[in-house]
Amino acid sequence: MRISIEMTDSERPVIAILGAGAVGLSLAGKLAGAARVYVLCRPAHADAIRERGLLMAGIWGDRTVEGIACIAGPEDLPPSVDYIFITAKGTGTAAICEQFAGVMREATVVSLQNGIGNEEVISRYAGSVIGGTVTTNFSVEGPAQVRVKSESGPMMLGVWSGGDAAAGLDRLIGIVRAAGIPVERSPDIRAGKWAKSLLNITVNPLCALFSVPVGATADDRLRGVIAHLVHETFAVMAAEGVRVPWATPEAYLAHLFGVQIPDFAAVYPSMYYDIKMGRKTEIDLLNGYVAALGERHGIPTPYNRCIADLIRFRESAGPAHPTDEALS
Ligand SMILES: NC(=O)C1=CN([C@@H]2O[C@H](COP(=O)(O)OP(=O)(O)OC[C@H]3O[C@@H](n4cnc5c(N)ncnc54)[C@H](OP(=O)(O)O)[C@@H]3O)[C@@H](O)[C@H]2O)C=CC1
Ligand SMILES: CC(C)(CO)C(=O)C(=O)O
Repeated sequence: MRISIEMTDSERPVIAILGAGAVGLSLAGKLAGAARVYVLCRPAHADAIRERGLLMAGIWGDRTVEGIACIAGPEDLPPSVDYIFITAKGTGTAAICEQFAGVMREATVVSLQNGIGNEEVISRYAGSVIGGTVTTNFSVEGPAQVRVKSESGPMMLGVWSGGDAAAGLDRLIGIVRAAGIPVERSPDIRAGKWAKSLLNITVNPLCALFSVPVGATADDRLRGVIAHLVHETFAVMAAEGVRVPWATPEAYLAHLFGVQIPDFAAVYPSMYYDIKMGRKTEIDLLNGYVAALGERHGIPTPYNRCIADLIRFRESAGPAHPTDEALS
């Protein structure tokens, strides 16, 4: 299917997506059906989009999307932007906010990033902030080529901060839904970010360390480790006053092993790709964040601290060895 977007339609909302990787490009491909989309792209993706459009495959539809505008900085944006999505890794949030500070002051900024702490950074720059989570697996297959492989729930969006966020949220949910993305309003997005993080705290580092897909983490030898990670995180969440939808660690573990791990069994999480490519991971916003908060509250978090240290060591070893068959 080939989709052409009419870019002169001035009625369409204007959306900027900052960070064109697995999530950002997939989001751009869908939102282009309901909005004028500008994407902050590295040159390889920008060149391919200009040459032949964005190639999308998988559960969000197989299509070539034309009409996405690639930008290199805030100077390439139109004078008025309705929403800014940040889809860079959490390691790049502060730098993107600095780069786009002038535009963000007047805008409603949405984070779809994993981990804890991004919205806190963004709210220092943005007029209004909407927090978000996306429990879907995306990967980059080549220049401007993405695949959406599996999903375990709708996108969740909720008011984070700023006077205009509530009104902006209702409109944004309408736009995202019109684009064909499953989305719900979160009544408590702070808790929502923690709820999503439970999945990333458990499966992401193990898959990254051992170069295995998500399904492998259900192995009996890893279940005990995962249970400790979850128990520690629940203790820290309780100290922070965060209430996730599962009342106990056991209730979440039943959901993790009964629903989420089966839903993502065959795919690799984002941290696996970070290690594979030799990029810094988001461990400091996940297990590292839990360990740091545990220390502040006097709660022991040895499993989260250990996993964070292992990932930091793995990061320092550089990209995966080229002869590693699982990564080739
Ligand atoms: N992949 C997935 O399945 C999911 C990911 N997430 C979360 O979504 C967020 C994005 O993840 P994902 O899409 O996988 O990450 P990617 O690394 O695939 O994409 C991020 C992109 O942003 C680019 N970028 C960062 N800073 C800049 C900048 N200043 N200027 C231009 N480009 C920039 C990066 O380029 P470069 O690498 O060259 O810096 C990269 O291409 C993360 O928080 C992740 O945890 C959430 C759910 C699922
Ligand atoms: C939901 C999941 C595991 C999807 O890949 C994810 O959030 C990630 O990869 O970081």
